[in-house]
Amino acid sequence: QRESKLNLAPLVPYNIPILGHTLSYMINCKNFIRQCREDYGDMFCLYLFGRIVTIVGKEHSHEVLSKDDVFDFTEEFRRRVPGEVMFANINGFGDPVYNVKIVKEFITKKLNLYNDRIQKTFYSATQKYIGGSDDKRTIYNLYIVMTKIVSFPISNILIGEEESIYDEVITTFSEFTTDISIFIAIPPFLDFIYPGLHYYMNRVVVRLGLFDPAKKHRDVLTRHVKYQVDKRLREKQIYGDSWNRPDDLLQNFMEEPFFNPKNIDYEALANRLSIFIFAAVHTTARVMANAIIDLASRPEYMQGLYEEQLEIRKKADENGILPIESLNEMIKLDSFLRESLRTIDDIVALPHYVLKDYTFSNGYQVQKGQLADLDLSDTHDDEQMQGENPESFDAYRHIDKNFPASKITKNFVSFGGGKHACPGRYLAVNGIKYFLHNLIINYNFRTESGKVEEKLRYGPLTMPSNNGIIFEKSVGIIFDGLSFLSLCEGQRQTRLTFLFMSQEGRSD
Ligand code: HEM
Repeated sequence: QRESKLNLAPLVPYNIPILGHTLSYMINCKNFIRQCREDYGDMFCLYLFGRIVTIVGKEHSHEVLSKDDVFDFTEEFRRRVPGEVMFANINGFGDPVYNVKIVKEFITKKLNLYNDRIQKTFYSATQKYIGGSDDKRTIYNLYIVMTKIVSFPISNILIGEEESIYDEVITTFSEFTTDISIFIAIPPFLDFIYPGLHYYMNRVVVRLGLFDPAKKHRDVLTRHVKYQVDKRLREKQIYGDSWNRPDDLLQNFMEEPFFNPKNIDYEALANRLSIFIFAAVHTTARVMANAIIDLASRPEYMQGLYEEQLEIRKKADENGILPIESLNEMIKLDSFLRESLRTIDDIVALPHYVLKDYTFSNGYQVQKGQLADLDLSDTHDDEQMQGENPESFDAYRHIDKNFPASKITKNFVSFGGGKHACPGRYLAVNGIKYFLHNLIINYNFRTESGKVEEKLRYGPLTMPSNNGIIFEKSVGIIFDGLSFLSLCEGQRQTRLTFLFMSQEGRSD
């Protein structure tokens, strides 16, 4: 009744009762949304999975992103994923304001400090999963491999240098998000029977112990967190002021007011780390895989990028580490990455829960409890916003525009926008640029099909193609690679010796 009094955006007519627009949205999203936009303009309502959803286009997306007292992205996410049941001892996914503070204070501000660790870990993971010598390797599910590779630097920064060398830790980091995302991946079909039933069932299965995809990862993390926390407390006591404080998120947590050394909840600490694994791994791995496939599909950009990276390589120190400032000189690569992010081809994304009734500047209204979803394609495929041929991939589109890949602008919403724009984007962009830098210098890569590989579409969202990408070690660079390789090997030996010495009696 209240809905009828509100001036909602026009509801697109539908023919199928109950299902509404759900089938068109899931099967033919791109054309369907484009047609709705042509017919109804920047804002319209769809009936999806038993619920009215307001689809908001480019003219008003910034209202959704900036008015966080009305539109809440994390609230919608929390409703879909039963975090408060899986991570009960930290109240679900924690306080969103605190989470952002953690990323800004303990990660983004310390990127300088983490600079060499990010490069070394990306490099050794690339050697491991893409190839170390002159072998040729065809990788079919690049996204999965990227989740492994990115888990090296991310686990290093989150749980620390010592624990991040364990295979089971890397497996947990790389698989955690995919396993939990089952709650998002399965569309809320139950809501056709009764609105809210999907939400309820997701919680019941976890509460009854029938299904908890976080459990095995929680166990692994808790074990490693416990070992590390106890070791650090012990060593701090022994060495006092001369104790070499490790720098990572776990250590930062151990210095937060909630940490009580006399009553340590190891599992809660592991759960706190999980929140950031969830935010960081899948997102970054997807972008890495897309960037590789975009480049492998368009060999015409390879030479220009290669020459730029080779020039930058000269700035590396004797250990093969680039100064953080060199990232600013990767101008072509940065533009390429921004273009890869822009063309990711998610049509509708970033669903925001409506916290209270609101009237948009165009006069249309949304009601508390509804959903506002962003039509990203309206922004990313718009000629006025993107320049000529917005639907085609132009790697150097962003050069000279002074908008680096991490910069949020009205025409670029890959990292969201407003107050809640992704706080981890600097880590992600820096890491991906270092990763691509090494890849471009050390490998020739191309699509197995010899064609442009299109993304896989799942309703409104995409994932990188599963088709083969061929990697071959490139000649001439091996020398550079070897010096870096010997560095990494040296590091590994040192760490293994250290671990051997310090972990006597450790059962795992
Ligand atoms: C290329 C990789 C990444 C992409 C594409 C990405 C994208 C996004 C997007 C679209 C949002 C929602 C923004 C909004 O509501 O306006 C977001 C939020 C967030 N991201 Fe990222 N992200 C990436 C990497 C990371 C990393 C590496 C971290 C952590 C180290 C991280 C931590 C977060 C957090 C904590 C939020 C919640 C912000 C808030 O609620 O205020 N992200 N991210």
